[in-house]
This record gives sequence, structure tokens and C-alpha cells, in this order.
Amino acid sequence: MKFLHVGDAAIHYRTAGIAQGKPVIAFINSLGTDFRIWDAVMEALGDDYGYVLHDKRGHGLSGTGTPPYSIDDHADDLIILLDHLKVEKAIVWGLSVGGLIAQAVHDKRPGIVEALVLSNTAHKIGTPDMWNTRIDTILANGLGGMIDPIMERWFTPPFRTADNALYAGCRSMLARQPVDGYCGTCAAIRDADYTEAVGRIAVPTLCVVGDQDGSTPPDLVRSLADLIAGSAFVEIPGCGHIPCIEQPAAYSAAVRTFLTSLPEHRA
Ligand SMILES: O=C(O)CCC(=O)CC(=O)O
Repeated sequence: MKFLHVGDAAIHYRTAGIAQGKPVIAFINSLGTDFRIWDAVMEALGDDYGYVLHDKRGHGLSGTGTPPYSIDDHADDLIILLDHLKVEKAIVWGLSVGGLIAQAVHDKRPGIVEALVLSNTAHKIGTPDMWNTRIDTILANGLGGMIDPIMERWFTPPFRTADNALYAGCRSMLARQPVDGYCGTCAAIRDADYTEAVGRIAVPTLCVVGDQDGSTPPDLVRSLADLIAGSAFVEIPGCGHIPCIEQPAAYSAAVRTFLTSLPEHRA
């Protein structure tokens, strides 16, 4: 188990194979998840890459610090972690709010970003009213009453069955996130608008989405791709908001195809 103090939070992180000269992937999680969601993707991609994973502040085993957060706060946590690990360049792969954080990492430190994988995300997600309602409801009543509607956005009906232990595990993962950390990141999403910033993205970028994503639907992710010159867009069939859990094989294959097409690819 590894932790790094960043400001007022101890950030929980894990690395694999980063000192071996391979391209390094830095994963950034979605709202309400911890970094175990990437296990199957790492298995599929295997030893061709090094990996950096971390739990956002307020999530998983990371400290909560002082919510509410901004996307910049989350981006700074990753940048400081990568500097600490002496990772000079990374393929920054962000899922949902993780994709907003990836956009912020590129905007703050473009030199650290080799390529972007912007998954199930957008330049702006939801409306302030929507996020304020969610924050108020969860601060008043906890996450319990929100689990079912969130699961309907995260996963397609065939995945959401009583006999699917992985689905049960994902429900537990969400239920166990600290309420103030979850709401702290909701505020960060509420306040984020990268519509202008994404026009400055100058690294190879893949925008990818599940075809049945209920949180950031395909049309929204396509509108992000339309703002990024030269970006690629891929839809994963039979998949909701969390492709690394629901369709890890197809998802990893799509990203590998993108990464191996890059002229500077080293794996
Ligand atoms: O998943 C995220 O990081 C934010 C998008 C969202 O609202 C997820 C959900 O539907 O709960």
C-alpha cells in the first residue's frame, strides 16, 4: 500500500512497471469509484505499458482533505504524484470526471502528456442545478438512495443482474465512498467548463464512450471529439458509463489500437 501526502490529503496510489522504459499510462477514475476498476484493463494490456493509479482525494483510501474540490485540485494531485514518481511523460487516460481532470492536466502541464484517452467524458458535464440537487440530496440522506439510479447510468440491463457478483461489488464500492468526498468532486464537476481549453489540445487524443452510457451519452462525447483537432472517436457496443468494468476486452482493444497507431508508440 502506498500513499503520498499532497497538501492536506494522503493520496493512495499504486504503480506497476514504470521504471522499465515502457510507455506509462496514468489512469484517472470516475466519480464514486476507486482504482480497482482498472484491474481488467491492466490485465488485458499486460506488460506492454507501465501504470500509475491513484484514488482521487475523497475517494477510495485517499484522504478527504478539505472539500469541496475543483478539477484543478484533482489535476494538481496527479501532477504532483507523477513528479514524485519521476514520470516525465504519460498517456493520461481519464474516465468521466477523470476525463475532465485529464483535460486540466493537459492545460496545466502539456509537457507531461504524451497522449490523452478521454473516456465517457466531456468538456462540460451536466448543469449547475443538477449537481446542486445531487449534492444537497446526498449530504442530507447519504448515497444509499442514489445507488439504483446511478447503476442505471453506469451499466446496461444485462450487466445489472442479481447473480452478477461484479455488479454487486460495484454497488458496494459506490456505497462505501465518503459522502463529503463524493460531494466534493460533484462540486468540481459542477464548476468545470473546458470548452475553450480543449481547443488547445495538441497531443494525440482518443474520445471513447459506451454506446449506452447514461451519464455522458455518445452524442456528448462526440461533441467533445469535434472540439479537438485530429482526435479519434470510438463507441464501445453493449456498454454503459464504466467500460473498464462492463466491456474491458473491447475497451482495452480499442485503446490499444489507438495507442499502437501513434508514430511515437514505444510498446
Ligand atoms: O462518473 C462521473 O465521473 C461523473 C458523471 C456522473 O454523473 C456519473 C453518474 O451518473 O453518477
